[in-house]
Amino acid sequence: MKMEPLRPILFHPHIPEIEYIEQTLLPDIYEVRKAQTVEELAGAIRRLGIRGAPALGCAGACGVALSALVAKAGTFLEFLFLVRSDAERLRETRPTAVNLFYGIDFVLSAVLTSSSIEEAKCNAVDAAKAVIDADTRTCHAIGKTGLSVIPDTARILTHCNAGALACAEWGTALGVIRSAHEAGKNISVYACETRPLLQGARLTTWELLRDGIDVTLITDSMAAVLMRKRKIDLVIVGADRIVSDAVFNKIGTYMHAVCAKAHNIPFFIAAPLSTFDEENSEDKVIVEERNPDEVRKFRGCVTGPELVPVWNPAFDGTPVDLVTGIITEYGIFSLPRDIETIKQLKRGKDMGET
Ligand SMILES: CSC[C@H]1O[C@H](OP(=O)(O)O)[C@H](O)[C@@H]1O
Repeated sequence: MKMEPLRPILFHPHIPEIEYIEQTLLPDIYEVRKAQTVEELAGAIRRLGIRGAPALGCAGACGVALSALVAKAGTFLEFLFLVRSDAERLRETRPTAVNLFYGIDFVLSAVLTSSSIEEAKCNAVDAAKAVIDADTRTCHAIGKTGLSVIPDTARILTHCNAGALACAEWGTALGVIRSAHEAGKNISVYACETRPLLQGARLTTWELLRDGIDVTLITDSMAAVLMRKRKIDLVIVGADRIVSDAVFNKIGTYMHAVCAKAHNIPFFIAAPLSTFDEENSEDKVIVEERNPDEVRKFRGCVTGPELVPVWNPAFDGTPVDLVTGIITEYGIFSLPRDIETIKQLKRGKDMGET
C-alpha cells in the first residue's frame, strides 16, 4: 500500500499558521503542531522539531511570510521593520545549514521589493509557496539523478536523516533510495543511529519502514566493520552546506567518508544546488555547537555525568577529495572540478529553490 507523501511542513496563509510534524517526539509519538508566531517557529527550529537543511529553507521562507501576514503596523516603513526583525530572529536559530538563509532571503526580498503592505503580504505568500514547490521538485529530481549510481542490488549506508522529514517531501539521500526502490532495484539500507540526537535511529528507520524499504539500524561505531566485511556497496548522505573544499553534514559523516575511502567504497552526497555555498571555504563556516546536555542525557535518561565537560558540534566537514560525487537536481558533480559549472547554474536558476 503506497503511503501518503510525508510533508513535515505545511503553510496555511489564510489562517495564518505553519503546521509541522514535531520531530523530537518521533518515532513513538506522531504529533502535528501549529506555529502562529515567528517565535513559536524559531523555537521549533532551535529544538529540531523542524530540521534538515531544505526543510529549514522552507521553514525560514514560511516564517518570513507569516511575519508579513501577522505584522501590525501603521506605516509601510514600520511593517518592513517588523518583518526584517523577524527575519533576523529566524536567521539566528541555526548557523550552518545555508538553505535556511536562502529561504529567508528569498521571501524577504519579495517583501522589500513591494510597494505596499498588502502587496508585500501577497508577494511573501507567493514566494514562500515557491520555495516549498521548488524543494519538492528538486528532491524528486535528485532522486531521479541518483538512479545512475545505484546498482540493481545495493546495500546502502546512510547517516542521520536526509529524508522527507528534512525536506518539503521525498528527501535527498533518502530521496535517491526511495527512487531506486520505486524503480524496482533491490535496496537494503543500513541506517546509522547518529548520536547524540538519534535522527537515524528515530527518523530514517521510521521513514523507510513506513515505505516498506529494507532497513537495519546500527550504531555509528558499527559502520566501519560492515565496510571491512564488504557488506556495504555505497554510502549516501545529505548535506547542510557545501563549500569549495568541503561538505558539511551531521557529525560523524567525516568518519564514514574516511572509512569508505579506506575500503574503496563510493561515498555520495545528495543535495540541492541551494546547499552549495561556493563562494566560501571550510575555514569560513560556522559549525553549530549545541547544548552539552544533548550528549549527557537523552529524553531525561542520563548518559553521562552531570558535570562532565562536553564538546557537541552538530556537523563536521568532509574534504571534497573523499566525496565520489554530489548528486543534485542538475546532475552529479565533483569538486573542485565542477565548481564553475555550479556557479553558472546557480546564477541562472530560479531563486525559488531552497
Ligand atoms: C536533507 S539535509 C539533512 C541534513 O540535516 C541534518 O541536520 P539536522 O538534523 O541537525 O538538521 C543532517 O545533517 C542531515 O544530513
